[in-house]
Amino acid sequence: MKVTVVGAGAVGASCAEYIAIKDFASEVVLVDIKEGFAEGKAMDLMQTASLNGFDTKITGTTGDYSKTAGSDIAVITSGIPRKPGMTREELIGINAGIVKSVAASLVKESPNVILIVVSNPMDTMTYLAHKVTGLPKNRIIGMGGALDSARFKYRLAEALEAPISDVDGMVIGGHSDKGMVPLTRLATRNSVPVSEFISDERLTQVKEDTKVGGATLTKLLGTSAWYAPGAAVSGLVQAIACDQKKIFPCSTLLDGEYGLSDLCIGVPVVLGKNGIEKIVEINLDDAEKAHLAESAEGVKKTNGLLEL
Ligand SMILES: NC(=O)c1ccc[n+]([C@@H]2O[C@H](COP(=O)([O-])OP(=O)(O)OC[C@H]3O[C@@H](n4cnc5c(N)ncnc54)[C@H](O)[C@@H]3O)[C@@H](O)[C@H]2O)c1
Ligand SMILES: O=C(O)C[C@H](O)C(=O)O
Repeated sequence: MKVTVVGAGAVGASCAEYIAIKDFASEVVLVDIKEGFAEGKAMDLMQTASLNGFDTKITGTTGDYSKTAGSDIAVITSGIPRKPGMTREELIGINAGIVKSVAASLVKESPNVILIVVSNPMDTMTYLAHKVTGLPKNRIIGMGGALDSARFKYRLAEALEAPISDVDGMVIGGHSDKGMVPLTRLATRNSVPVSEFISDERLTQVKEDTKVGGATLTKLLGTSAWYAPGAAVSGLVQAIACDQKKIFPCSTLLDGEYGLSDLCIGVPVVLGKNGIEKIVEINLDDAEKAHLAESAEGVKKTNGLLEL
C-alpha cells in the first residue's frame, strides 16, 4: 500500500507520522514545494522508526511527482492555514490554485488513486478536486467530519465528566464555524442518550464549542491545529487501506442524498478499499434537516467563488 501526502507541513507531517506508527502502509511519500522540506521531514520521521517500531518506508520529494507514481491513496494538505480571526473560507484565493495543480499532478501519476482532501476551505476544495480530475465520486473524500466528531466527543466527555471511550457522537454538514451540525440528539454515553445526563443548556454549549473547535485552537496556537487533523486523516487512510468498512462523516459529492445535489458536504459514509462504498442516509429531525440545508447553502456560496 503506497500513500502519498502532499504538503509536509504541520498536518501533512502529523498524518504521515500517525500512518507510520499504525504500520499498515508499506510506503509513504511526502511531497512539498519548499526545497528540501519534505526530504527533511521524511528523514526525521524515519529516524523514529526504530524507536516507535514501524517498518513503513517514508521518503520525501520537492515537487517530483514521478516519485508518487502508483499511489493507492493520496492526501492533499498543501495550502495555507488560517491565522487567528480568519475564517477557513478566506483561504480560497490561494488554496484553490494549489489544490487544482496538486490534484491534477497526482492523478496523472496515479490514475487509480483515491484522493483525500484536507486543505481548506475543505468542502469547496473537495468539490474543486472533482471538477479538476473527473474521478468517480467514490474516489474523492474530504476530511472534516472525522475531526469535528473527535472534537465533539472531547467536549461531550468534558460535559459528562466521562471517559472519552464511553462517548459516541457525530458531526455532519460543512467543515466551517457556522456550517457544522453536531448531532446532539443521537450522541450517547455507552448507548444511553446524553440528554439523560446533562441539561439542554449544557448540550447547546457542547454544540457551540464543537463548531468553533478549529477557531479556538487557531487562537491559542497562532495557526491551525495538526495533531487531531493528522490523526483523523490517518483513520480514513487506514479504513481504506485495510478495507475496514467503517462509518465516518466525510465530505462527498451528493446527488440527491439528503435532498442535496452538486456539492460536497459532510455526511456519514462507509469507507473501504474502494473509498466511499456507501453514503449512509440517516433519519434527521426537522431542526437537523434545516441546519444541514443552511450549511449546504453556505458551502454552495463558497463554491460559487471558484473559477471553474
Ligand atoms: N480539513 C481539515 O479538517 C483541516 C484540518 C487542519 C488543517 N487543514 C488545512 O490544511 C492545510 C495545511 O495546514 P498546515 O497547518 O499543515 O499548514 P502548513 O503551512 O504547516 O503546511 C502546508 C504545506 O503545504 C506546502 N505547500 C504549499 N503549496 C504547495 C504546493 N503547490 N505543492 C506542495 N506543497 C505545497 C507548504 O510549503 C507547507 O509546507 C490548510 O489549508 C489548513 O487550513 C484542514
Ligand atoms: O481550523 C482550521 O482552520 C483548520 C482545520 O479546519 C481545523 O478544524 O482544525
